[in-house]
Amino acid sequence: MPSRPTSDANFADLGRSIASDLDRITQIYTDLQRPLPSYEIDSPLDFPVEVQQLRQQVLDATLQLQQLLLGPKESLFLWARNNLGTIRAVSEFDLARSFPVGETATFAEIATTCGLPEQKVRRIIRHAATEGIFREEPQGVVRHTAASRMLAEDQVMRDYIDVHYTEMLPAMKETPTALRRWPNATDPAQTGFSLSQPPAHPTFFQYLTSQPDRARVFASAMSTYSTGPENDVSHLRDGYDWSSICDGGGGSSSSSSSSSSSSEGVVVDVGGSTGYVSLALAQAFPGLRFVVQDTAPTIAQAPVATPPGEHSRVQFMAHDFFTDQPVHGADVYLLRMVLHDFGDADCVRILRGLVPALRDGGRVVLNEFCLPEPGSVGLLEEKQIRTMDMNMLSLFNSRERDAADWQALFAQADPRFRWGGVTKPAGSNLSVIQASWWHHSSSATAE
Ligand SMILES: C[S@@+](CC[C@H](N)C(=O)[O-])C[C@H]1O[C@@H](n2cnc3c(N)ncnc32)[C@H](O)[C@@H]1O
Repeated sequence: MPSRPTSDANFADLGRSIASDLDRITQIYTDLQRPLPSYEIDSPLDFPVEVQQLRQQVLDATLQLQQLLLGPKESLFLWARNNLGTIRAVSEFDLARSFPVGETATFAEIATTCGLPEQKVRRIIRHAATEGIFREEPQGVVRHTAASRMLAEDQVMRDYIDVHYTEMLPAMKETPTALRRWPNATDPAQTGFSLSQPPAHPTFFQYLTSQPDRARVFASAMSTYSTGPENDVSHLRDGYDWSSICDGGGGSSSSSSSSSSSSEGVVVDVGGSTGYVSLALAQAFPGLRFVVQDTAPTIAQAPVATPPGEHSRVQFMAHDFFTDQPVHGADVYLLRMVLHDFGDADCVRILRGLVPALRDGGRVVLNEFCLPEPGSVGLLEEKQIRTMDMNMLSLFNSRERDAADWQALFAQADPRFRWGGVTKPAGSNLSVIQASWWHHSSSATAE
């Protein structure tokens, strides 16, 4: 079980549990003949699934140990202290790509490449190195680490940092002002984000629609939520019975506006961004076909090539989900991390937009956070979910929801929805939330 801060948490217990879990992790790496994580540029970027639970326990315990050892004053300093200028400067001046991975550079060489004075480059890089981004060895010679290599080679990670600084942080900074001005607001135009942007873009999605370059960066940043260990799309792949809708398992799968083969299950990925979730699911389930829907600017960023294989079973369609769903009779309407961006009234509108397209037994599957009871999950997991909840407040005036909230949304949208419950795949931060729709409520019992 994940450990949590308790009033009797003490150094000795935390230290013992960390040491014993680390021994077990090391043994697993040895058995798998995999190198242990390090700062080196060839350090593995992911973690074997076998260590996930133990890793989570150690992270929780070290977080508690750090809080206890810092004490309240330094913990608060650490929360408030500003390291952000440094990572932003590394990103803005593209320092990670200022010299090749595997080679070294002097501060003067980096300064020439990035156009900043040497003395400022030195200060930025030496501060970044305290977070494991770059290493100076020997003095005056800069080398890459696993983290600086990732910044150099991973465009998605650079986009994630870009969104963080360009949209999310300014929105978070203005959130207290928005709360003071509109304390009871649920309107997405009365947020920290609205105050942080020119008045032409009162809501986040209006802003993205009018700025295709930012829509691209946001879609790319969102794709990190399909690759991190806790949000990996594999949890959705393995955590829902997709085979039940392959090869006719889900009943009729005809679609009024798409060319479905009758034996293929059809999944409509509503608000599916550039389709990375559908592409991953298509790869795993050859018997499924996907229609990815999103706003026109986002769909314009989707992969254009349609090579054989999974791509040929993934179709893209611009569709505003506040209007009636054009693909009728699909087996599953999937909404992954979509409804948490919207307040209850808008969620109800989005779910009602599906109803005219739903056939008897048609399913709506959400892949969303489901708020835990405080203290019922690991500290790090709870921190991540509640951080996301605060992001939802500052960007959209929306919120993360618990199981009862999700159930209530379906009931409010249409009484013919039958609640299918919430499951949380092991190791996943996101839950699978299900409902089916039945024209006559009596048929629902026959499902
Ligand atoms: C938080 S992202 C989730 C993306 C994707 N489902 C995922 O799991 O990463 C929400 C998506 O909803 C899309 N969206 C917002 N408003 C929309 C609308 N009115 N109609 C269709 N899509 C919309 C956004 O463009 C964005 O791609």
